[in-house]
Amino acid sequence: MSAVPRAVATTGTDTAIVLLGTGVVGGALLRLLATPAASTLYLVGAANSKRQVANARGLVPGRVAAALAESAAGRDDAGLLAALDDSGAAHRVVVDATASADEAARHADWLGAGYHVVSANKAATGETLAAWDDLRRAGRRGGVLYGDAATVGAGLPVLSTLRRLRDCGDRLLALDGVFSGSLSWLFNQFDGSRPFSALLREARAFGYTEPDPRLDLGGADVARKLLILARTAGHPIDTTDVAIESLVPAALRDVPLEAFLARVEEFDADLERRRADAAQRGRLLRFLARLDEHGRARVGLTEVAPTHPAARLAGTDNLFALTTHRYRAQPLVIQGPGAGPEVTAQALLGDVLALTAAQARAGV
Ligand SMILES: NC(=O)C1=CN([C@@H]2O[C@H](COP(=O)(O)OP(=O)(O)OC[C@H]3O[C@@H](n4cnc5c(N)ncnc54)[C@H](OP(=O)(O)O)[C@@H]3O)[C@@H](O)[C@H]2O)C=CC1
Ligand SMILES: N[C@@H](CC=O)C(=O)O
Repeated sequence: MSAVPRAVATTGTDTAIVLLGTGVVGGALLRLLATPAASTLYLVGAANSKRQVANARGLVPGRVAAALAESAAGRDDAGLLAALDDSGAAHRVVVDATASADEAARHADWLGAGYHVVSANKAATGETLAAWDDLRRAGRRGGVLYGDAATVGAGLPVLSTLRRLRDCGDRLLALDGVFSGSLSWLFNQFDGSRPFSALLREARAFGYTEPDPRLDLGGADVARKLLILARTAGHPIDTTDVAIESLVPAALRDVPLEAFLARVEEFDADLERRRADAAQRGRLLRFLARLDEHGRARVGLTEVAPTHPAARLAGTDNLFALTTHRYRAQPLVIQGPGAGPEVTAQALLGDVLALTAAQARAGV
């Protein structure tokens, strides 16, 4: 792997990053790292599930895929963290663009050891409340920051808005909307002209679904986002507080991913019946999330009227309606694409740049 022409070790003011995951989102981030917007960042390590490359003097983002394909180095996070340490950069950042629960479980350790973490992976902040609390404590202990913009709405300014409202003393009363880009796209297309399974294959090819689409179709991905939003707003709710409707047929829930992908036609009969029944009543199917004023949380498939805001979405649009103490007559609404490589990668880059700027302002 070649080094970039300039060394990081001598500047002391730059930001070194390692990238975990070079798939849909990680691949798009590699493309962004080659643009002028990322000129202050140095990529010193990258990994997929099986291989990694590292060079404390910097890697050329455009050559990472080829270098990984040729690399003999197996996976070992310690080697990547060593490249961050050896870089001499002022800010050391681990970017997690995997969906790995194992990597997510390490976020708190990295924070505690003084590495910033920027994540598209929701398995750290969107699972147990205990893990959420650990992350907060570890960040304080390490004096570092956690970038999570990509975990909800693929970078739409939802978490930042909630934090701003909370800083101003406002209080979230209820939360409603469509929090999944893939499910939004699927139900925006699903009009009976094509089977659900054909649409699902297409959504996967576009890179909208999770690596295992059962996370989307089973409601877990939406539930994670709801938990992240609620906790960010100051509601300490746990996984058991969310009622989840899964769309995955029982027979497909525990089979290996390849077997699942070969049998997605098993979604068709039930979903087509639900769609046709709803259509007879003049209604549409949408996968909605709701946290009400009593802290009750639910995610699931719901029939809505054509005038419902969720019925008027397009593409991968997400919709977040925030009812707060000061926005209670009418909710504050944030809407826009909620999945896709480029917007998500931009959210990761934005977090890395923002944490670097915040540290600089703090004189770190
Ligand atoms: N796609 C989207 O629109 C959005 C995705 N996200 C989140 O981004 C993350 C990545 O999604 P996406 O890019 O679509 O998924 P992909 O399946 O395309 O990519 C996942 C990548 O992670 C790698 N990987 C898996 N385990 C490890 C590991 N232990 N160490 C290093 N790399 C690993 C995979 O390696 P290998 O190639 O070897 O399998 C692959 O390169 C997910 O958490 C998802 O929720 C968030 C917002 C939007
Ligand atoms: N699979 C997710 C991707 C973004 O988080 C979704 O469909 O929203």
